[in-house]
Amino acid sequence: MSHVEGNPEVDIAQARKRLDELDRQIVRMLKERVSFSALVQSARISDGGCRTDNQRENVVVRRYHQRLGPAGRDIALSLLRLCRGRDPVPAFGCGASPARRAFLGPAASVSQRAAELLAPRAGQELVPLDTLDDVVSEVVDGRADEAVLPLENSLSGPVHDSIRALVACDEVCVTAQLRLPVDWVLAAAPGTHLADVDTVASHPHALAQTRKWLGALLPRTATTSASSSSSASAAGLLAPDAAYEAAVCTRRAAEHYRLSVLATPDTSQVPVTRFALVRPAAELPAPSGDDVTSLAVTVPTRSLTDVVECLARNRAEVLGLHTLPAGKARHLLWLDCRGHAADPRLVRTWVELSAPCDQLRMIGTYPVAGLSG
Ligand SMILES: C=C(O[C@@H]1C=C(C(=O)O)C=C[C@H]1O)C(=O)O
Repeated sequence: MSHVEGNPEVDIAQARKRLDELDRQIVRMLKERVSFSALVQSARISDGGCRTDNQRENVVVRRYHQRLGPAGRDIALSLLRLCRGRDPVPAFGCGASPARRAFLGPAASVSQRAAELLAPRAGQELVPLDTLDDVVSEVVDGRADEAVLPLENSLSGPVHDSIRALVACDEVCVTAQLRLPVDWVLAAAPGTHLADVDTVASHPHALAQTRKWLGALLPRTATTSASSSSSASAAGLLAPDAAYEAAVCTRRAAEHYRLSVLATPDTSQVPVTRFALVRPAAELPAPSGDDVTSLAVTVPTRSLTDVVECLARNRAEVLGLHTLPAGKARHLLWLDCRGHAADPRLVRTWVELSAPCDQLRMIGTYPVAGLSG
């Protein structure tokens, strides 16, 4: 029996709709609180202090207790626990837990090269996975202690799947970057000639980076993004029912899968892919002296100007910016700003960005220089 007068079913349904919306807002605010709390904690740790501050925690607990009573106290204690970060990651590399670094496979992929170059620790196993979501989940679920993800390419732009996977998941952060030139070739099963090629397969980014060259080389040939990565397309050439005769893959993949190289692009415009090393978000790395911080925000289209003004007002040095669609009249912005996440200027920018933006996430803070392949 409902106690609501009038049309009880409609009223209850509407109230529940509002409750669901409020829950979404609370979770959104909690996530933002986790990010800001992490900032203060990491600033204190890099100053030689400790993660927690009991006096300050008492202020927070008292505030909730005064307004909400004993349940408020419990909420504040849970909140502080949430903001202290996830439980310590198991000690990878010791005892039964092997140190593992996940990347987008299969073997001989561009990501494998990146995973090898981003200084793996001695004994760390490199683990090829099928999708970028799988690569991130491997760290979130504690099966790997690190992951390597392509973020953007100098010719084909941002890798949306990586960016969305990182934005969706609070449990990981970027701690290092690598810029890797990619040496594409056109490969085919031994015995195949250029004239036999009707369809070329690869990852959409590889096809975009080589489109002009392929268009000039094989003007009447179709392309297909048949698989999750360029090296998966290369491996697929050996299947008896392959729906394409050639693939764009790295020279290493062609050698690994014993394919013939039919052609190589000229080297005047070598594409360079920027990779991120991802770890559990337990702790921000200490400042290196010249860092970049990646932020992701969602913003209504009408407030984009406010974001630009906020960045200019705070003299934020924007090193990179990508916009991705985020639903009707909304954008997801990925911003790379010079400075460590705990730099006062960056903290101020970030606080002010919370006016025009409604979801803020600090994706990582890491040295600008990075490594290069
Ligand atoms: C964020 C801080 O660091 C820790 C986290 C707190 C919080 O999430 O509110 C409060 C006190 C500290 O234990 C801080 O000192 O303000």
